[in-house]
Amino acid sequence: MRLRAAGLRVRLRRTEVLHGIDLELDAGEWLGVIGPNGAGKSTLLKALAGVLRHTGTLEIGAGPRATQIALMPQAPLLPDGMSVVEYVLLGRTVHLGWLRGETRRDRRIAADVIGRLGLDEFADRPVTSLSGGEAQRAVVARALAQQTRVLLLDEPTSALDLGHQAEVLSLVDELRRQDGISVIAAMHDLGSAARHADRLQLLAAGSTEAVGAPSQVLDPAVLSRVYRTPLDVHRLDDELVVLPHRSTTTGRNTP
Ligand SMILES: Nc1ncnc2c1ncn2[C@@H]1O[C@H](COP(=O)(O)OP(=O)(O)OP(=O)(O)O)[C@@H](O)[C@H]1O
Repeated sequence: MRLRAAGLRVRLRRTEVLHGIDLELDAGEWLGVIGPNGAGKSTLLKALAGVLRHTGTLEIGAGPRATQIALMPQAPLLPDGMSVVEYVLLGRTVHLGWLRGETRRDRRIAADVIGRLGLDEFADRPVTSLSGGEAQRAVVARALAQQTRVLLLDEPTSALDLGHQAEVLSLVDELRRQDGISVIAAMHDLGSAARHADRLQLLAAGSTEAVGAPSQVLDPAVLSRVYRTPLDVHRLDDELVVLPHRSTTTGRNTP
């Protein structure tokens, strides 16, 4: 077991927004966190990363949480006047000892993830000058440079075009297979979540509604209830696709 959380509760402005979440993550496992807007996906990831106060228990490896878990936030602040390479090097700061500057190894790791994410040509540009999708890749690069055993991704592909979406998710998948990294990714695209995740955890209004294999969790009745709209689940070439329910009785497409 790489990470285990039990009864996680988070209060924000006196309102409890996570009502006791249990979560388990194996080494090398990809857990997809899904659920409608406001379900608590980002709050859960922030609590796991230690940037939001929570109650409940959390078991992770020994050492400071930042060397165990990297969070790629949904809307990160991009510092003014910092180049892409400097920004990615921020991911290394959790490993730097007191007063130790970055080493050649830190620079090599940063250059490696910059290359793997296709950011070479932007390396010396101010990070604030990047397009939304380029910036998102820089944020992924910073999280990868942290070289933690657990990677938390909050909507990692929301600003990416289809090509880069596939690229970023495959890269994370590759790291998971090569390096045994465990991934928790909050994603709105249910098909994409099902494709990459070993298990899905469906949240609604701060509680877990379902957890299990994608084919179990992506149940049309459960999804329609949680997303408050009629949804169908189709299997297309072994992939699960969730689409709005098309009634066959409306007769709209019949002459
Ligand atoms: N600072 C805050 N103060 C009060 N409530 C908050 C705060 N931040 C978030 N919330 C509330 O907590 C709930 C969970 O929000 P969260 O961002 O975790 O949801 P989410 O599942 O990530 O949603 P989305 O899919 O829209 O990104 C929401 O109802 C939100 O309004």
